[in-house]
Amino acid sequence: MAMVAELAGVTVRRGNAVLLDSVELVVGEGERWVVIGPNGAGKTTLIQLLGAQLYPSEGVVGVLDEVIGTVDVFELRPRIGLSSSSLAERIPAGERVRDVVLSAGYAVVGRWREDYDDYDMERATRLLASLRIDHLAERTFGTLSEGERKRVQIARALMPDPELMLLDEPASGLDLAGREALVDTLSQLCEDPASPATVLVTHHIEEIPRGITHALLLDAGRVVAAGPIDETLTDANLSRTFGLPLTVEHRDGRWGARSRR
Ligand SMILES: Nc1ncnc2c1ncn2[C@@H]1O[C@H](COP(=O)(O)OP(=O)(O)OP(=O)(O)O)[C@@H](O)[C@H]1O
Repeated sequence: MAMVAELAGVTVRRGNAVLLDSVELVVGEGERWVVIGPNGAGKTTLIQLLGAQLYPSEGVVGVLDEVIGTVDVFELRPRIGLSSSSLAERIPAGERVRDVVLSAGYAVVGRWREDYDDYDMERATRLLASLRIDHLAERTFGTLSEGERKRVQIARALMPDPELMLLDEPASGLDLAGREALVDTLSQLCEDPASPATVLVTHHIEEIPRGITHALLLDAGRVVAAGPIDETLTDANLSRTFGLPLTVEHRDGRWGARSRR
């Protein structure tokens, strides 16, 4: 199977802090990974490495047949779809939703002087429709609800027809109905064989969409367990990851966990 991303012996340090410690990961074509771990585990740092936004202190990060550090990241980034709160914070409040999505083709935030052709326009319209937000195309980003913003970010991540999609906590901050609606949408994406390889980060296993094939459990920068989700998301592994006894449930394609105390 072709490799989409690989981390080999990757450590990230900031001062005395070790954000990621000797991490190994191989994401193959067609795989959909979820990265789970408590606050501060290093999940966002991992996504930043895969998104060519950060260099490792040690080890090798390979993404789409390129090695980070030896490649022009401005050529690589448009091949990667990224949705994260730090990217969303950089979107100007006055930017029209259609332009938020269109500008992803250039991996820039904020429309400036790029030329968009009919194909780009049609693709943006199609993506907004598939995420059920086509009625918001002319609204400004700053006027949207949290759930609507999350959908715009996913449409933006898909715009460049990426070979790798990275979703950092796509359902955070949503109410129950908003979360369930978004998990349904993400499930459709993950179950679609035409979708790119995906790495999705969450704290909550209830937010894992159907169609996720693999899981990486992280704690304090270290990999607790990684592999096919059915073998990896076990009571023992999740309990080690979060440091308390947990029982994992898997029903109708969705996951849940509760404390055994
Ligand atoms: N520049 C820095 N200097 C020191 N520590 C840092 C720096 N940046 C991040 N950290 C620490 O690295 C750890 C990992 O951060 P990261 O954002 O990757 O975790 P996370 O798993 O995404 O957390 P959360 O679930 O809370 O978003 C955290 O403890 C954070 O405080």
